[in-house]
Amino acid sequence: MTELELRDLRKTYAARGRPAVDAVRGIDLALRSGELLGLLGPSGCGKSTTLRMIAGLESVTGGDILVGGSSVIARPAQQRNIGVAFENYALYPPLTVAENLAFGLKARKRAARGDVDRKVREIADRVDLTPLLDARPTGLSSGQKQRVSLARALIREPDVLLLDEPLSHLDAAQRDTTRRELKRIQRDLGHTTILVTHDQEEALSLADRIAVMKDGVIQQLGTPYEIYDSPANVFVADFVGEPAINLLPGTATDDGHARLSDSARLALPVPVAVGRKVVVGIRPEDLTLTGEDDGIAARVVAHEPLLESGIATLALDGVERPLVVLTDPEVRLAHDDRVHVTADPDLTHVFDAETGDSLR
Ligand SMILES: Nc1ncnc2c1ncn2[C@@H]1O[C@H](COP(=O)(O)OP(=O)(O)OP(=O)(O)O)[C@@H](O)[C@H]1O
Repeated sequence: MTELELRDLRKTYAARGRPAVDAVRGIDLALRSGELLGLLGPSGCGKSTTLRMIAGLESVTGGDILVGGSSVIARPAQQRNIGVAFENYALYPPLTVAENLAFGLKARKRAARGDVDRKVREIADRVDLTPLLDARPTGLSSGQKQRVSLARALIREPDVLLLDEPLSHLDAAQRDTTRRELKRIQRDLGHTTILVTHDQEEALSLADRIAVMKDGVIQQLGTPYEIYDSPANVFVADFVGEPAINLLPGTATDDGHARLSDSARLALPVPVAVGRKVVVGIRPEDLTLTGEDDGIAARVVAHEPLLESGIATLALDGVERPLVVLTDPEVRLAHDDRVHVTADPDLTHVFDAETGDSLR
C-alpha cells in the first residue's frame, strides 16, 4: 500500500476586507503504509482544512503532500486517488445504496457495467451492506449511512483513506459497533488512513498514532498510550482523558514538592527549581482515597456513585480548583465528609505554569 507524507503544510485563508486566518501553520506528518492516524483537536484547530487539502478540495498555501513518495499537490481531486468518507455522508437520496456506490466509481472513470456491478457487490459484502443494496439512504440508520459513505470511499480502491468524524452522528450503541467494524475493515483492507475527529475516545480507540492539534499546529504526535501517559503540555493533558485530568497551580518547594496552598502539597515526579511556578497534573484514576491521616486533607463536595467506579469531587483546604477522584465501586461518600487523598509521584505530571510544557 501507500505512505502519506505532509511536509510543512500550510493554509492561510485570505479574503478581501477580512483579516487573514492562518488555519494550518506548518504540519509535518509521515504515515506508514496501512497506518491509521487520528488527527484530534477542538473545533477550529484546522483538522478539516488539513483533510480538505489532502483530498484536493482546498488549495495549499505552502508545503507539500506526498502519496507513495510523489507530490500530489498539482493534481486536482479526481486524480489523487484519495477516498473521503464525509461526516454528513454526502449520499444522493434519490439513488439506491447500490447506485450511490456505483456513482463513486463511474464519476471517476468510464467503467464497464459488469465491472461496476461486481465491484459494488464486493464492497457491499466487505462492509455488510448486501441486504441494503436496493434501499434508499433516507430509510437507513445513521450507522448504515456511515457504512455506505465508507463503502463509496473504498470502492475506488484509494491509495489513502480520509475519515471525517466517522462516528459523530451515531448513538452510543451504534458507535461501539461501527467503531469495531471500522477498525476491522481498515485492518483487512490495509488502507493508509487519516481519521479527523474532535472526540478523544474515537481517536484513542481507533488510531495507531494520534496527532493532537491546536491553532493549526500539532502539539504532540504519539501512540494513544504515549499521548495519555506522557502529555507534552497542559493542552494535550487537558484535552485527552475523561473525566479530565486535574490541573492544579502550585510553586516548587525545596523538598521536591509543589505547594498548592498552606496545607496542600504534592510530591513532584522530577526535580524542579525552587520557587518555579508549575501546574501539577493528576488523572482522577491516579488518586487514592485513604481515609487515614496520610495524604492531603479534603472535603467531599459531591460523589456520583456509578456502576464501575464513582466520581468524587473534593475541595482541598485553601485550593480554589476542585479535585476529581475516581473511586472504587463500593465506596460511599456523603457531602461534607472529611477524607484524605494521596497521589503516586510516578503518575503525577508537572508543567511549567507559563509555557504549559511538560517538565518531565
Ligand atoms: N473558507 C474559509 N474561510 C476563512 N476561514 C476559514 C475557512 N474555513 C475554515 N476557516 C477558519 O480556519 C480555521 C480552521 O478551521 P477548520 O474547519 O479547519 O477547523 P476544524 O478543526 O476542522 O474545526 P471543525 O471541527 O469545527 O470543522 C478556523 O479558524 C476557521 O474559522
